[in-house]
Amino acid sequence: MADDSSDIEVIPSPVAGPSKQSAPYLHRQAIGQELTRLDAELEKIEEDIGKLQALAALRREDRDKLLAELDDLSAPTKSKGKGKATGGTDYATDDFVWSPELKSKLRSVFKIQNFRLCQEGACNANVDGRDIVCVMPTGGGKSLTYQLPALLSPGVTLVISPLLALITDQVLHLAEAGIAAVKLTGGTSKAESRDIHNRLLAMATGRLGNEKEIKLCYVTPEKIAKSKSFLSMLQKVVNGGKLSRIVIDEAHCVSQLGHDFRPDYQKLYVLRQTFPRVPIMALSATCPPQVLQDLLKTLGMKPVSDGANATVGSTVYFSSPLYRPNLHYQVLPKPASAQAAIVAMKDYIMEHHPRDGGIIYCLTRKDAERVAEGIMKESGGKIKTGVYHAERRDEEKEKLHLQWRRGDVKVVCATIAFGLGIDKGDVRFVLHHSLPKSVDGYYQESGRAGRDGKDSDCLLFFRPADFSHIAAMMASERGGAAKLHAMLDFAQDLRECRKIAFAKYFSHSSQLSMSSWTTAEKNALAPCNHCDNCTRLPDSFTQRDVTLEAWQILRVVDAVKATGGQLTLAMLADLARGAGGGNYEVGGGRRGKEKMDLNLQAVCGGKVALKKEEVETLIVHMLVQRYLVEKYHQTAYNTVVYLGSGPLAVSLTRFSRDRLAIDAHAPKIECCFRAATRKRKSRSEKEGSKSSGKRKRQAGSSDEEEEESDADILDVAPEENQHMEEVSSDSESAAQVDWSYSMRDGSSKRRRTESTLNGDVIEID
Ligand SMILES: Nc1ncnc2c1ncn2[C@@H]1O[C@H](COP(=O)(O)OP(=O)(O)OP(=O)(O)O)[C@@H](O)[C@H]1O
Repeated sequence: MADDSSDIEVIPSPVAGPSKQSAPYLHRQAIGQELTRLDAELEKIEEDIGKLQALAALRREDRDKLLAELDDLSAPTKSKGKGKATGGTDYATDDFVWSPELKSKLRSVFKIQNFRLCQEGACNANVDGRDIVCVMPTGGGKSLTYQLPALLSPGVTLVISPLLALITDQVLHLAEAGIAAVKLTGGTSKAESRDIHNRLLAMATGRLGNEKEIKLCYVTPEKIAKSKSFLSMLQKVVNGGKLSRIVIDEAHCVSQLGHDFRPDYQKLYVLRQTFPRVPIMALSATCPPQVLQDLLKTLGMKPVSDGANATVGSTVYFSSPLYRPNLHYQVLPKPASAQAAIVAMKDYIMEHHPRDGGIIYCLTRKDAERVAEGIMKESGGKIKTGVYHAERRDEEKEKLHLQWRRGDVKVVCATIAFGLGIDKGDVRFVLHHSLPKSVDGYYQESGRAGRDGKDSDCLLFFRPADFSHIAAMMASERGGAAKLHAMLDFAQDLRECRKIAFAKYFSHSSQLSMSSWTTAEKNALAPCNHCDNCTRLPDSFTQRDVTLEAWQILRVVDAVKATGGQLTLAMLADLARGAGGGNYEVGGGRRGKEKMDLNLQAVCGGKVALKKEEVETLIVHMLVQRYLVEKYHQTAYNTVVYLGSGPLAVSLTRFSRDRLAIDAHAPKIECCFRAATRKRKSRSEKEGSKSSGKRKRQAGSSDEEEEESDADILDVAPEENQHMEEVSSDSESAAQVDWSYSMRDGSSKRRRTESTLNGDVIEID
């Protein structure tokens, strides 16, 4: 084009027109000459345009031929691996011409013997230059699907990844394997950044030998969205034919319909627009159908076809099962006092994972700090802990990350800011100190355990009373209550296999196909046989008809509302059980608060005959079932979550107490409660077996072993509960006395604690 245009002869315009002072006939002559010149010039330009148009048509033909050739190449680059019925390409084979090299680099560079499901197919499609969407669970091994092909392709693979920690981790990991990987993030120094730019430009102009090429360049999405100079440098790399592919990690962040939308991700549409011929690979752990469609549209990718039968011109789609059989899920009752909860976690780690690395997820930064300090102290410094949350400085985060990878720090106590894509394969346990805000979050966070495929434990410490705190934190989140209810339902469920619970949740909430949970060995609805619920002994819990108790609770809620009072979960549980003498507070504001007496006998025929934990469990169950609802109240300092009658309440309260049991139209409410037992083994008895709790309780384990079920962790004897009830009932103040208990601790130290109505726990012993 440039050459052709240089033929164009541009006739200079006359510098000055004829003088107006000249005789008119001279002036007319001059104009005539000028017109002749312009006519000649226009004729020449038109001739040139014609030539250029002919040239453009020729170039278009060349381009179309090359495109057709490229499409043809997609299929026959392999020696076998013929497509299935429709003649598409089956990428899930090892019959491609590059397959031997792929396998050899897998072993020599990554020290991995065999591909996991989907990995080989995704690698093949990558080497073949296809657009790809790859959905694999957390820890499924997504990174390999672009890192390995990067070594087989000339040029650099650009990786867009959301988190600094993730990028640092990946670059570190690749450097250890001897792969030239760099990062360009906000934290990269100017000198380093200049050096990387220079190296990339040298690659673009062919001044850098192949062996010195940067193979992977990691950037954050902000770099693409905000740095024009980076895009212009990238254009040069593309023009030099040295950008082999663009990888977008956590690609679901592109879509507003997903759970983790990030505005900078949406600006990634610019990549396809600017570099239309560079293949794009989108990676994600969860990508429901509508998010997938949104993602394809935003990133300018074509509709998908299956990786085992990929049609020409489509985006090749891979997904592997979301079920990870090496993760063993358990929900454990969380002791009431903050200190006892820490001791329970410390005991668990010391007993089951004394030398392993793990994560403890906490709800708040303060919790993470407190838990880390407590675990260090309680273990006498044996469990080295670190703290990670959003407010820690970047250097501190990076340092902790390194220490954790090396094993100098064993346990990271963290908020959810920690973990997205963290590449530490041998995380043997993930404990949740508090209930996660959603099942999606729980799946992701717990999924950071056992990424190397080995057995690992996912323990959730749960007590219904934690609800108020978490609900208050989620008050402003759209759809937050529904997400929390699903999580509460999961945590309180003592019967359904955890794998099935996940499968049902995701198929319902994200329309993810049930088949996402099917593996070669098990179909989606087959129980895992190793989670707490699959291995739970029948007598470790009871399922009871609690219709009357639910009715009483709703009557209490209505009675308190009628006097202008409001109740939190803890207050409602106490009041319904007659604790604190049936007192509750009403009013507020200028009038100040005053105490009211609730005559339980008159309101609902007496006290609710359940233990404290049971009433709390039932209240949560009623929330999930919509007999109760949250009422958020914003004070100057915080959000308080009160409970009110839910939409289903009237279906129960319209009956009198007497008619409840006999009227066929009255709903029946059932609830599962953990059975309390005093039976526990001494520490020395337990030392014999170091395997984790869930494996002890697998079908076929001995009776004696099976006695060590969740129930014994509760370890509150009925007499003690009785005592507890008496103490709390006798209490004069609004505060109530509670007993906390430690888990799996032979000495079974009990502490007397006072827990105030707002849920704060004060040690008084
Ligand atoms: N084929 C394999 N065989 C054994 N280990 C593997 C294999 N592929 C990957 N791994 C290991 O599995 C772990 C998880 O891999 P990777 O970080 O790629 O997971 P991921 O899918 O990106 O997870 P996340 O979504 O959390 O980022 C890593 O330690 C990796 O080395």
